[in-house]
Amino acid sequence: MGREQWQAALRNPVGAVAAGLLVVLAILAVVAPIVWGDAAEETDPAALSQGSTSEHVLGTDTLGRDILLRVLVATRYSLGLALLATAICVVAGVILGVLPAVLGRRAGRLVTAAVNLAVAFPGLLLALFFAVIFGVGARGAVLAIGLAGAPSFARLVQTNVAAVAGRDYVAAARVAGVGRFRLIARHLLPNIGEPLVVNATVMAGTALLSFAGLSFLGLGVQPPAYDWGRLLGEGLDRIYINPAAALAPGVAVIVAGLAFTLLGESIAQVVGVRAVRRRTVPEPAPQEAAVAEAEPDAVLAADDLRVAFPAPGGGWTHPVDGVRLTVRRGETVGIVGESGSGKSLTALAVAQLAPDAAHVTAQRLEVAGVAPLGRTGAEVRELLGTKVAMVFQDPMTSFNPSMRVGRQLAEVTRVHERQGRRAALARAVDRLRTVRVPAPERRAHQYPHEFSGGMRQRAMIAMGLMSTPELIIADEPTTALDVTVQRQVLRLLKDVQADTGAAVVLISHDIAVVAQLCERVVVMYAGRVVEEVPVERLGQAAHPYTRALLASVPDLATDRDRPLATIAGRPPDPADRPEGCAFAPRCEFADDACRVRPGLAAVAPDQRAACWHPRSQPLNLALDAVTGGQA
Ligand SMILES: Nc1ncnc2c1ncn2[C@@H]1O[C@H](COP(=O)(O)OP(=O)(O)OP(=O)(O)O)[C@@H](O)[C@H]1O
Repeated sequence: MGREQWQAALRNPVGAVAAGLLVVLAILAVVAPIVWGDAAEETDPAALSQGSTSEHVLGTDTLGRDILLRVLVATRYSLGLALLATAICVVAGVILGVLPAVLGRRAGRLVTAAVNLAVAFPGLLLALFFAVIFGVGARGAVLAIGLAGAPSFARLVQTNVAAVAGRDYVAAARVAGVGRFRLIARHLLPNIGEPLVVNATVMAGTALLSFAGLSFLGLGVQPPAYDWGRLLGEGLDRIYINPAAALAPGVAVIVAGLAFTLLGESIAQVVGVRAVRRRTVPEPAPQEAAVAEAEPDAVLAADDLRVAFPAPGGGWTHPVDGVRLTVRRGETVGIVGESGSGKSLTALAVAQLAPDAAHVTAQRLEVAGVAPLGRTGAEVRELLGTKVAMVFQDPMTSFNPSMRVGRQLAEVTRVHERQGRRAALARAVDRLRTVRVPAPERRAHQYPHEFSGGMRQRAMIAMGLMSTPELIIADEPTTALDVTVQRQVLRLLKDVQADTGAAVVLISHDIAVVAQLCERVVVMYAGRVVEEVPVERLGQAAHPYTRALLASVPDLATDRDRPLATIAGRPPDPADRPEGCAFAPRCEFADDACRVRPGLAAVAPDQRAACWHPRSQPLNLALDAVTGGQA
């Protein structure tokens, strides 16, 4: 939580009153035992079990001790024990909550199931259960209350970790080879801190009430020590003689419990408001029967790459369905296709970042000389961490918002090259300079939200350059940017590619963008590659789908009074693809032959298309209009 949010929470009248009360209680907890500690222990045989008098405002107990002083002195013990129990609850909850992210899938599920089971038990029942196990006394009660609250806290952590784990910056850290524990400590926990702070505050109030309950039942603090719960129990025996003896500790418990809970609620409101504000700103047949020979200079070689997900009604769907893709060293390849054609999943599968539920298979997958399939996550991170760099679509979510940009960049070399903090930061500044971020020294110390969109995207590219990547995968890197910044970023990618010799895979739904940067275009439709074509041969595209994509790009000569060309129909759902050619239902040339699925076949040197009726007539296409005259 930032300073602004604390200030906003305290501006709220309820939050201000709660915070004021907590300050008073904290002062009492420190001062009361020092000032009145001895006086509260003094017995007065002449004033046993008295009601209110001028000497003893709230009366005395059975040994003649002043009740008001005892209630004031008990503040330290009551609050201390409640906070200790809260700390145990938070620590145990966080550990249980992040375990599923640290352990493998099966062990993680077991922990989740155990936590869910424990959450189903009422908290007080669990506390009593633990109190019996740990024994009667303050220590047992602290452990009992702390552990009884842990399951619900763990569930909160699990839910929040799961939400954050899907963000691009976590994927970026994973692809950079950041280990699980560092990932949790640096990227996951800091970003779920807000709900945890709110719940810990509310939990402190609950712990205070539970503690008073256990002490009242005789299971908590034992004599001669005393807390509010114990005083309440003693006072209740004489409630008809001196009601104040029971009411005073009762009021203290309620006031302190309310103060914690209301402060937590006020913080929750402020956090909620900010969250709203943030949102308003802006087994099929193989494609190729035989595995082709790997090209010796290939930095990426995928054959029959498939990504499957369990289908809702049983079975599997294959959004990526037998992709064959080769990218040579230093080459720039564009992957295009409509939304849902499987471009991003192909890239994620290559970088070993496919979602957990995905099942990735391939007859061959080699990335920078490494065959990642079948290896453990740690091995893949070790082997590929510095060789593959990812640039994601949304530069806002590609960075961890709670870490300075320079530190995030530096993390790559600190993890992989065991570089010292200073040297890593110096390299981060150097890379920011390389990608033309102005004033890189100052910028390195800023947070991602202080960067503009284009600058964030350049910083993302700089992150990829912290080591020497052999393959840079850029997934829609310019979609969220305006046209001018888009050009700058594309030009930068091109320069970086020329300087480092890295191969670049650029994913886009916009064939014009791909044509600006790439040497070769791979066109995907319904999870498969339907055409591979050098960019200078786009005018001789053979597949009707590629030709339709090209025809839908407007140029300066496009008649503005006529509707823009579109491709009729919709791509098929991965769970319901037609037999044979998936494009046939939208294709004007389809006939009976298209009931059988075509494989990729050469139509010209370096050009292959998966079509029974490849077109040979040159398109009436001013390539400059498509390429924008090359960036
Ligand atoms: N986690 C998932 N679970 C189930 N199906 C998924 C999952 N992620 C993606 N898919 C399926 O994979 C298909 C292809 O997704 P992918 O993100 O690769 O498409 P894309 O071509 O990159 O499109 P876009 O340009 O919209 O990102 C989606 O239409 C969806 O049906």
